[in-house]
Amino acid sequence: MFNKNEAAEKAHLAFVLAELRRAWEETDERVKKAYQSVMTAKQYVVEQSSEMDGMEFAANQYDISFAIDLGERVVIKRNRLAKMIASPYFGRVDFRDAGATEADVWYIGLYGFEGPDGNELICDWRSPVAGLFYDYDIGKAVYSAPAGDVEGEVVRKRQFKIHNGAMEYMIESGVAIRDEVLQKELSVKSNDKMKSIVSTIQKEQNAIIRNESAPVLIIQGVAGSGKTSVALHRVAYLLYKYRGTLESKHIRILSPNRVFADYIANVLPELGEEHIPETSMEELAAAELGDKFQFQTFHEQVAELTAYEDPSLIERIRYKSTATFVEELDSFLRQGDDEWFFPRTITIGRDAVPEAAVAEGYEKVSRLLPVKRRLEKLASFLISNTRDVNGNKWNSSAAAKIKTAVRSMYKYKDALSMYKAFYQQKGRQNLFELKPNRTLEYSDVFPLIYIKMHLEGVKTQEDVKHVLVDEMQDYTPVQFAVLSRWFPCKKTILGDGFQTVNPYASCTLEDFRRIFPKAHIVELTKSYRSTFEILQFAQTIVPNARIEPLERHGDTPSVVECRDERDQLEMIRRVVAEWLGSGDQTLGIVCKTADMAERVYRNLEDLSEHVCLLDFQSETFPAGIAVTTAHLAKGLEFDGVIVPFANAYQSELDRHLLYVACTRAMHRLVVTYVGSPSPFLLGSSEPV
Ligand SMILES: Nc1ncnc2c1ncn2[C@@H]1O[C@H](COP(=O)(O)OP(=O)(O)OP(=O)(O)O)[C@@H](O)[C@H]1O
Repeated sequence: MFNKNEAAEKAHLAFVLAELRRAWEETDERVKKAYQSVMTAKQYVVEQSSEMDGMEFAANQYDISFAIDLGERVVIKRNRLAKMIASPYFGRVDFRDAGATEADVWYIGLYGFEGPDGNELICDWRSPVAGLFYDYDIGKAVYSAPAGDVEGEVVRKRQFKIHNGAMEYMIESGVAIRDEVLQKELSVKSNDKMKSIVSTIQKEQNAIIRNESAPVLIIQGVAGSGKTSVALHRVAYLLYKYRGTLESKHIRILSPNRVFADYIANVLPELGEEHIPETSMEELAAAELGDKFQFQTFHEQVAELTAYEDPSLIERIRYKSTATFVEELDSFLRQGDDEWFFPRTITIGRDAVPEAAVAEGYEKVSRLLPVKRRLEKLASFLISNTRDVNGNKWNSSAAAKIKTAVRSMYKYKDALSMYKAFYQQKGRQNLFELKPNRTLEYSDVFPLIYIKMHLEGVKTQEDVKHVLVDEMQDYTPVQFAVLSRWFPCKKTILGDGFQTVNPYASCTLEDFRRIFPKAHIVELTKSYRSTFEILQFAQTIVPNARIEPLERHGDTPSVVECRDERDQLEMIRRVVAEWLGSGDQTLGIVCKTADMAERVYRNLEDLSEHVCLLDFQSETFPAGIAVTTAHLAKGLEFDGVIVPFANAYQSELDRHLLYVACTRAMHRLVVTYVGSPSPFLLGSSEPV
């Protein structure tokens, strides 16, 4: 079918919709039948259960759950068809194979759909041919099909906005995903959750989504460049491409906190995929350390620094935040392999295992094994290869004594004493401090786990085949080293060095190159979230010459001086009251500290039921007005943002927090302060 104009496209849309409705009706019938068969089977069990033996009962239960599974799948299909009836496709690309006279026409949508004759009426956005839509303008093009590369020419591209089954607009497009459509999408008010971007994925984003070769893909992208969106679309793409071997349960998302996890939770279901299990570094660390240790969380560390930038705390954090630190740990552990095992003769009554046999056995055991496993192997080796004075094999009590003796020959019994020894050896005991109640500082949690892995081995998560790590700038090299051992699978790691909430503990690109020498590193420099004016304002706080703002204009951010705190809180109330009538969905009031957020919240809570305080105990990202901290707001976005107490941002750490706060705004930004504003708002590059 070859449509030349809007009328023809409308006719084509009517045809596709009729096919979709027919498919929906068929599927609806199947849902009804599936429901009926489950009910009949259940009724049969209820009525006949007294007559059934155990086997028969179990067989019937199995049949019921099988019928339910089947029914659920048909319901999913019906829901998908309903979505397609509302918006079946968003793009069209006409591609003429090299040597062919006529072009094939492909319509691209969220899901694929075949007509009754097996014709592909809509292609899934992840299909090979759909790549043409994102990657090429009119002219020569190539796409990778399962049978190999297909060369040819894109002869036409169109973009559509179809809403509730009606075509809102159609754009004849020569340029890959025209700015016009993108602008329309970006100027839409946010809702409370992140949404999919399938219809306007940009070429450089598509390359990341479809990258299948990178064992580790590192995405360094400026604020609002779509890193999180792209990474989630990449997951959906991989699930599509490797269907049958890769399922959502094989993927893990490492989220910085629960609110963020909730914020992104809708994207994959919207793309037709199941929810992906999420976890966090703290959750993984707690599972590894069990109840032996308490530890400070990342947000507690940042809160501690935000309250007072203790130079000795900063020194401790900084020291443990480089790739060199991991290398030093490695060489300490390697050195220990030679120096911490003290062989001696094992005496068992009149019998003995000579020191030389113990030393020889230790040399034979592989150094690649964790220490505890090595000692077990050594003990087994000695038990099998040595004899008592009569030449007899060791009995079980002697064997147990050999095991205990071998264990006692190793200098360190636990990871903590080994870790402390690391600092002693360097003469830098000041770099390790336990908090009250034997609580570890956050910067010690992962070095300690790294050493524990050397001592006890790694609990590898073999079932996980791909890990997605967001906000990479907040992880240190030793965290990545630990993460790679837990998850020795492919990884997508994304973040922005400019948005670190703890500049003393983050990873540089150079660190990444050292930790993941085979990683592909890609950069996203176009920023989509904020208006040109907001981005320009944020650039005075943390200048980044690589940011390319989009030409989407809005109000200039306002910086409002207030007489005192009372005046400032009143000012915020006025802005919020005005916002309540604006039709915007989300407003973020992003403060430097939790205490400031609490004060603002108390002053607003009577204003509307839609005001809520977001803290590290919060589980969900709400629509309405969220009062929170910059640390927690990381990764989120709001139609409008108010940044109160802008006088409080003074240090280097504060500069990054202020930048994060301001770059959360899509359309509007208001900054308030009392006294003198932060030096960073004046474009000063130096903290005072
Ligand atoms: N190709 C695109 N089409 C439409 N919207 C896009 C596109 N790329 C990004 N966006 C939008 O830009 C905003 C920012 O995206 P996202 O949160 O994924 O960026 P990010 O780089 O992770 O941001 P940050 O690091 O600042 O938290 C979102 O509203 C997203 O929908």
